[in-house]
Amino acid sequence: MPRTSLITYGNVRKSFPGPAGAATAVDDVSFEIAAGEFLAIVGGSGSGKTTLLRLTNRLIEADGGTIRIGDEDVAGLDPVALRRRIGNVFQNGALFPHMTVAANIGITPRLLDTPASEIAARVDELLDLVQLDRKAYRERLPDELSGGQRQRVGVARALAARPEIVLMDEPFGALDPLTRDALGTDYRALHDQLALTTVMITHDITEALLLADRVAVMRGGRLVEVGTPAELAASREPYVAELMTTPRRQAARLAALLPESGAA
Ligand SMILES: Nc1ncnc2c1ncn2[C@@H]1O[C@H](COP(=O)(O)OP(=O)(O)OP(=O)(O)O)[C@@H](O)[C@H]1O
Repeated sequence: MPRTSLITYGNVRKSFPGPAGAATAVDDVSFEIAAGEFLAIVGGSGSGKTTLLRLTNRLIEADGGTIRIGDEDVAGLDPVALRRRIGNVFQNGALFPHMTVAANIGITPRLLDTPASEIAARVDELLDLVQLDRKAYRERLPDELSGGQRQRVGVARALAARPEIVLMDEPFGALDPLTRDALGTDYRALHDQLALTTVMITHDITEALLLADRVAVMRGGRLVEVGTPAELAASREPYVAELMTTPRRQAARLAALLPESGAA
């Protein structure tokens, strides 16, 4: 890969205590994410996707291995420094319900002691970026927004401190298909425009293939494969081949159902 690596996972391991002893959630995972890359993580429920993200921003600590951002080990970074470098987008926006849109978006700059006038200007800039009308939305509360609008605010909040990395955990999972598609496409454009490095968990392999530069496939805590959509399509790994069955079948059926433009 020509680009430099920004996030490097080296033999990362994490177990949680369980009723039958320690259960391994992330099992010896090693791979690199390049600066500017959009990486999707897919895998079944309980395959370790969220645990890997939470290890990356140090919401939890690894039992073994290293995670580096640039040439720094995250274990040696303080949480404030990490918060500057990494923005997080959660399912349903995870907005604070009693706080306005502006207060939600400004929360990280406020924690970083940014002056109030600067925060207000930044909030407006971010509302423009995620295509929400400043005047109409700044003072609304989260329950006065649609799911898609809430998620746009969630993206704006994640970008508020100008992070270089954005971690997204099923960001568009709870949205209807049209809104989901629009938000995914808009976010991908933002990723490119701001030269972000994005790691997005999704259960939807089709979404992963359409949005990401590369897709990491996890199963039982292990990284089964990581590659471009074309590389995954050519994979002989049985689980990856199985995952690719649905998008392949859908693509074939759609191609048969929809006449090519101009052919009708
Ligand atoms: N705090 C915790 N305490 C105990 N076990 C945990 C904890 N967090 C995760 N686990 C376990 O670790 C494993 C991996 O969980 P994780 O949430 O990373 O999976 P996931 O792939 O993100 O799943 P999903 O797609 O359902 O969100 C699961 O078996 C889960 O039960």
